[in-house]
Amino acid sequence: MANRQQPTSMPIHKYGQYEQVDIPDRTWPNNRITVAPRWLSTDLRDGNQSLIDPMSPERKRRMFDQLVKMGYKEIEVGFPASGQTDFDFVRSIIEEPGVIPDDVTISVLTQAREDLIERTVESLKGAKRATVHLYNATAPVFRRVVFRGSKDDIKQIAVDGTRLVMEYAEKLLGPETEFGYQYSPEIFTDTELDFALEVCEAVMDVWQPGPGREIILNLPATVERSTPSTHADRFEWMGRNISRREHVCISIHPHNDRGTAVAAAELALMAGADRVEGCLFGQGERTGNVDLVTLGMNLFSQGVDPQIDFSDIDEIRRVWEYCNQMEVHPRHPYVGDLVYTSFSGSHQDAIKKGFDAMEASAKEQGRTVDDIEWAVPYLPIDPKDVGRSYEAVIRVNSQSGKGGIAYVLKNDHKLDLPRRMQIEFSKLIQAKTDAEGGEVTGSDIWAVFQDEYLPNPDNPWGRIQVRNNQSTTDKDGVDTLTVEAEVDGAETTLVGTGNGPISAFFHALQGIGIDARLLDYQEHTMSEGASAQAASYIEVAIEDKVLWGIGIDANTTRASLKAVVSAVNRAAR
Ligand SMILES: CC(=O)SCCNC(=O)CCNC(=O)[C@H](O)C(C)(C)COP(=O)(O)OP(=O)(O)OC[C@H]1O[C@@H](n2cnc3c(N)ncnc32)[C@H](O)[C@@H]1OP(=O)(O)O
Ligand SMILES: CC(C)C(=O)C(=O)O
Ligand SMILES: [Mg+2]
Repeated sequence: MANRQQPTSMPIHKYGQYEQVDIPDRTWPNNRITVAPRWLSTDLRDGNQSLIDPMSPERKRRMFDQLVKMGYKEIEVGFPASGQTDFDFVRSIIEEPGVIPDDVTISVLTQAREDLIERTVESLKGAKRATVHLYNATAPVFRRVVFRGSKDDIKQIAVDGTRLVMEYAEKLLGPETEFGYQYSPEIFTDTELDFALEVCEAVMDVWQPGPGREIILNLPATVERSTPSTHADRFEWMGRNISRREHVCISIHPHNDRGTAVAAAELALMAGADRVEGCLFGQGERTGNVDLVTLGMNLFSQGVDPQIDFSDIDEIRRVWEYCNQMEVHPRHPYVGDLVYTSFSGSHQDAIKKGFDAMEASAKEQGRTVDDIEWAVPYLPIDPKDVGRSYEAVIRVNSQSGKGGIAYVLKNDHKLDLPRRMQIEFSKLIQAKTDAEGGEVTGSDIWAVFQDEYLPNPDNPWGRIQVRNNQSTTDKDGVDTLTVEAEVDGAETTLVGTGNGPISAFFHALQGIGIDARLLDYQEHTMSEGASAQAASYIEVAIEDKVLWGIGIDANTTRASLKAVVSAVNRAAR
């Protein structure tokens, strides 16, 4: 097959290929994620440090409370040595009783500098569960450009930093604090694997992880540069080679520079990582941290409990938007305004059929739709599970088809139009979208439908308006129908006979010169109970026209007579 793409003049010579990992016997591709990992939200640190206007204490607190409410048990609450605001925030949540639940660990980040470490540890006084997170860059370009030191110098920064954290924790924190430690070799994904391992081992030699004394080794993709598969290879390699594995929590911290942070996180979990650090809706430096909502919801959509509550996703979004002073993109997975919406006809058709099939299948199994496996085309999850309604699932514009329009009528008005009537009505809506462009709302569709098929009390039109009717059946089963109606503006009594009320009505209409023939008839109830309404749909041939009418009434005979009138009036419109 020919590829007609042409070379560009883009400066590709400036970029090299990312180094692969030599691990031909990799096992991660065969693994599945069957349980949720440990999560850490770094919204209040990595997220916050990337904002044009970092969160005020009040906004930080709103975000903290939201994260707790959602179920996060590890929350990085700031960089207390960065300034008074972050320091005071950490103090405030520790000092105010009941703000940090007993099972939530807060963590704080620091560089490996003594003054910063002291201040950082000091901020944690009195906390029940607290972790200091220390980082230093280990990647070659940082060694050369930022620290201007050898590998040993850089390893020494990590070792000294770890020792200082331990010393200050010993000095400043009381026994009430369950103290933990986390170390990150910055841009792990750009650091030579054997050197990253060497630094982590040196840090562990100081911390001495063992039973009841874990260490978190957080291996960040500070800047995402590789494919998710190479990211996973690096994690499989670290998992195989790290010592004291059972006491090490291997954590991932993907950023999204290539737009593949979610995939990178998932493959790293398959490769054995235990814990994920990220931010809600992918907040964070540059293109952001990995999106914890997408990751959690991806698990949910596979039948794995994320152990985080996303059931009111719009509330989570509102709090997030308030705290970050940013908006979530309308296409953002699981939460954007448009992500459960289809405009295009074939999608709408499949969705409508999917909902109908779900209902039928639930009925067949004697269960409710909520208890059977979700299988609606184009909807990876049931929008209801995150607190969305079905209203936005189908929206109509010039790209839409009959299925979508029929869905709106069924969903909003309980009218289940027969297929050929759907085709007829969709042409009316298409004419409107072609003429006016843009979206046609549910109420626009209903207005067109009412005007076309149902007597519109605000703007009545048509030759016939039925007032009331009576019918009798003789011993041979022949129905005689009497209808009081307004015909062409005059009160008229129509009488006809037939083998049922509809054929009797057709007979009566012949008396005023209307020759109509029944082609199809369908009806359904619109609700349950004594006051239930029925909808009747009638397809008739009148002269050279074939068209549909609809009647809605609590009495099915009246509903069908109204449907005939609807069609007859339309024929003369
Ligand atoms: C990938 C990440 O997201 S890392 C997290 C980054 N987050 C932040 O930086 C937010 C909070 N930081 C801050 O507010 C400030 O950086 C502060 C207050 C902590 C420190 O500010 P300053 O003292 O002015 O220093 P600055 O940030 O410019 O630090 C640069 C110095 O620290 C050194 N340094 C940087 N990172 C580290 C580290 N992890 N460990 C040890 N030293 C480090 C640099 O080499 C440089 O040293 P030099 O001055 O001798 O050249
Ligand atoms: C501090 C570290 C973990 C970080 O945020 C990063 O490397 O992206
Ligand atoms: Mg980061």
